[in-house]
Amino acid sequence: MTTRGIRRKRCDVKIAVVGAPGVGKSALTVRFLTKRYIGEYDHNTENKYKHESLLDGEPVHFEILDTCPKDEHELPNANELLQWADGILLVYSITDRQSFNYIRKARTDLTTETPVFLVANKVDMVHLRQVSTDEGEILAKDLECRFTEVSAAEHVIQVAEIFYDLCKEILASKRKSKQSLLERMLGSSRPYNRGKSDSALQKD
Ligand SMILES: Nc1nc2c(ncn2[C@@H]2O[C@H](COP(=O)(O)OP(=O)(O)OP(=O)(O)O)[C@@H](O)[C@H]2O)c(=O)[nH]1
Repeated sequence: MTTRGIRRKRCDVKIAVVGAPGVGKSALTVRFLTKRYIGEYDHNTENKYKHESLLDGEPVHFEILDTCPKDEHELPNANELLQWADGILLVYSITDRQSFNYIRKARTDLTTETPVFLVANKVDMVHLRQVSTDEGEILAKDLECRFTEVSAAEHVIQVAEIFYDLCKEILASKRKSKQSLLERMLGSSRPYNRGKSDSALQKD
């Protein structure tokens, strides 16, 4: 049987982009959405974008929340964020030690089952580096998440891959929770079949 003519169900994926001011959250988001790099963005508003894409031939509807802390002391509201987001992109800049510390502080509240991807941006400015690759890798290990260094200014494919990889992880995690819910429901319906062995149930 072929799948031609069968309409595939669209997957919805919500991603929140989190990080200190000026690390390139908007630049990364806009790079993914438009493949373009625009030097300056509105720093005063939180933006939510909607985007349709195909991932391994499957239609995906992205909602991306580009968060906007007013300064490096304003940490994200973890409860609100985790209620809304299916996955979180944690961004710091390799040229800004404070932005790395911001992620270390923010992650305490964001440690959950929610898939996370740690991104070190502005790798094109390696001459101004304040955070080493090793430090990023250690933090990612601690967070049990994927990690990459990237430049929103120079990389197109690598930036898209970050969003797609996080999306894949989100979809896998959603399938896993659906599966365990199903198993729990089937498990709880077992008493109604009392008296029949498993093999007898399979034959029915
Ligand atoms: N060299 C370089 N500059 C970048 C890169 N990404 C962003 N920038 C610049 O860094 C500045 C801040 O980028 P934004 O994308 O506005 O950062 P943001 O995290 O959204 O900032 P807020 O909205 O204030 O939270 C801008 O001047 C960008 O042009 C990058 O990869 N390389």
